[in-house]
Amino acid sequence: MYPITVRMEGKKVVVAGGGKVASFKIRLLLEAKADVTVVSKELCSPIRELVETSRVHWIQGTYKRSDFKDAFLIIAATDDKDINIRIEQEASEHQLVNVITDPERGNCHFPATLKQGKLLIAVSTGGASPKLAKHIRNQLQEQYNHTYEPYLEFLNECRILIKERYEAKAVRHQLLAEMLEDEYRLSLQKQEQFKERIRCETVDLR
Ligand SMILES: C[C@@]1(CC(=O)O)C2=NC(=C\c3[nH]c(c(CCC(=O)O)c3CC(=O)O)Cc3[nH]c(c(CC(=O)O)c3CCC(=O)O)/C=C3\N/C(=C\2)[C@@H](CCC(=O)O)[C@]3(C)CC(=O)O)/[C@H]1CCC(=O)O
Ligand SMILES: NC(=O)c1ccc[n+]([C@@H]2O[C@H](COP(=O)([O-])OP(=O)(O)OC[C@H]3O[C@@H](n4cnc5c(N)ncnc54)[C@H](O)[C@@H]3O)[C@@H](O)[C@H]2O)c1
Repeated sequence: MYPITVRMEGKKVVVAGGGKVASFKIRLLLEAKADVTVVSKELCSPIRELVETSRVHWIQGTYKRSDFKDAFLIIAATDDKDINIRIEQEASEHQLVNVITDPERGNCHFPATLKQGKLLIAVSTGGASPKLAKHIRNQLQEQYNHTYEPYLEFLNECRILIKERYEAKAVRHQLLAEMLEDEYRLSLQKQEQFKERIRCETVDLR
């Protein structure tokens, strides 16, 4: 397994099964602005609500091969292992396929994630213990708390300015490293002073 982050905006995701696990994954996919379709005879109430408010498309019935034709990502999320394996086998080799009933199947897993603005931490155990992945994520949540969302905005803004204004690698690295000191995360005033400094310092063109 190799970790990547994927831009899901507008990407077609087809989920087979409308139960609890499907519901959890769909919620995160909608946050990532994916275009989600569920194929299932019945839906659990959170998914039903998403269908009723037009946030998710619903193909009512048991899955058909043609339902997955144009999907970028397929999630085989029924409670029937054999059906999930068939979905995997019928997918093209160019599609991403997640099989919720067997870690050895499919070509991708969902990690346990923690998001604070632009900061994303993902924990994976390769199917050995999803519960441990969740536990480690919960532990990290205490350290990487809400203060990181505005802090990442500050780091992003300054990094863009530094890339524009400072040519010398050593100076760039020194400034990029300085911003990581905790006092900047914890003080808006320090952040403003730092921004002012990098805006006003003589541009280094060496
Ligand atoms: C991380 C997380 C993300 C997510 O689901 O998006 C996720 N599982 C989570 C929770 C969780 N899942 C299960 C339990 C009950 C305890 C237990 O069984 O251990 C709990 C804990 C709980 O709910 O508290 C049961 C379970 N899970 C899988 C099977 C099939 C099997 O192992 O055979 C069974 C057995 C079913 C049965 O016995 O019938 C399979 C997979 N689950 C994965 C991901 C992938 C591997 C990720 C990895 O190891 O890193 C993989 C391979 C496929 C996939 O789904 O991608 C999410 C945390 C959510 C969060 O963020 O809060
Ligand atoms: N990956 C994970 O994180 C994870 C976590 C817990 C459990 N599981 C496994 O996932 C399975 C599903 O869990 P759940 O809680 O979502 O079950 P669930 O019973 O809530 O949902 C199953 C859904 O699959 C649908 N379905 C069944 N056959 C279908 C078909 N042929 N075509 C389309 N839809 C079909 C059902 O209508 C239902 O909506 C469990 O049996 C368990 O083995 C995985």
